[in-house]
Amino acid sequence: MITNYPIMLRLEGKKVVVVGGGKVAERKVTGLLETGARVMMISPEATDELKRLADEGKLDWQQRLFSQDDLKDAFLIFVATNDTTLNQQIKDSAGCHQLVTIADDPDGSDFHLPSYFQRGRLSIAVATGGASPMLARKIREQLEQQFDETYEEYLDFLFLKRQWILQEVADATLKRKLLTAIVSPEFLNSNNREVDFQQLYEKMI
Ligand SMILES: C[C@@]1(CC(=O)O)c2cc3[nH]c(cc4nc(cc5[nH]c(cc(n2)[C@H]1CCC(=O)O)[C@@](C)(CC(=O)O)[C@@H]5CCC(=O)O)C(CC(=O)O)=C4CCC(=O)O)c(CCC(=O)O)c3CC(=O)O
Ligand SMILES: NC(=O)C1=CN([C@@H]2O[C@H](COP(=O)(O)OP(=O)(O)OC[C@H]3O[C@@H](n4cnc5c(N)ncnc54)[C@H](O)[C@@H]3O)[C@@H](O)[C@H]2O)C=CC1
Repeated sequence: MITNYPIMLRLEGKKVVVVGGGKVAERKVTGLLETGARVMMISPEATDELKRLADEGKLDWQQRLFSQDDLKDAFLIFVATNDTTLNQQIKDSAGCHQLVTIADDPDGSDFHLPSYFQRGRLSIAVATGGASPMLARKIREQLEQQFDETYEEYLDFLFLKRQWILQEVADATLKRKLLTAIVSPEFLNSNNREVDFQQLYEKMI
């Protein structure tokens, strides 16, 4: 079986086009806005939430039918109209270097979206390859319970300590031991990670 390739994209400042203004478009636009992408949505109609985002200036809503020129300079293209034939035509008119996803044709898309959540620097995504978006959502909800808000601060701690260790600890074995030790329930649940780390470090050197 040929597999998909997971990737974390940086979209800040990039042009992303969403065609359609229904529930599906709303879900995609909401996620996209958090990335800092320049989101242009083309649709004669829009949900209340999408209208609000456009009114607030967060979303460039072109209130009209799709036209070929809309795809110019788009890095990603989300096709989410309720017209299956049109959806395919839009896909066909995109350049071969443009990544297109079609809401009603997983197999004809260049990519699809996983169910996803973030705890600071930790990102967790679940995909079922179109087998069951509902299952992806269910698993995501379970993981949200398991990886609760504690992880947000914990990831910041891990990030800073890892930088410090890489810079300050020359000995490869000690480096490895420290990096291993901070990834543990003790540090996750600690009330004072800095103090605990200092003690651990002094014991190890
Ligand atoms: C292929 C893919 C393309 C893409 O959109 O990227 C796709 C396609 C389709 N979804 C459909 C239906 C539903 N989609 C959801 C929900 C989500 N769908 C998402 C992704 C994907 N959906 C991609 C595959 C992801 C994967 O498999 O891993 C999520 C994970 C991410 C997101 O959209 O942001 C988000 C959950 C976010 C979250 O809550 O975490 C729900 C449930 C709900 O709304 O609660 C339902 C109704 C229940 C059901 O049908 O299961 C239909 C049928 C339409 C019809 O009835 O005609 C199609 C079309 C088809 O399959 O042909
Ligand atoms: N990928 C996913 O997660 C899901 C995909 N779907 C599929 O996604 C598609 C969209 O679903 P919904 O948002 O619920 O539909 P919807 O009917 O709520 O919205 C469709 C939107 O397309 C716009 N539109 C129609 N013709 C257009 C044109 N020529 N140019 C620009 N915009 C145009 C309409 O104004 C409307 O805003 C459907 O094909 C549906 O089968 C449905 C549920 C989930």
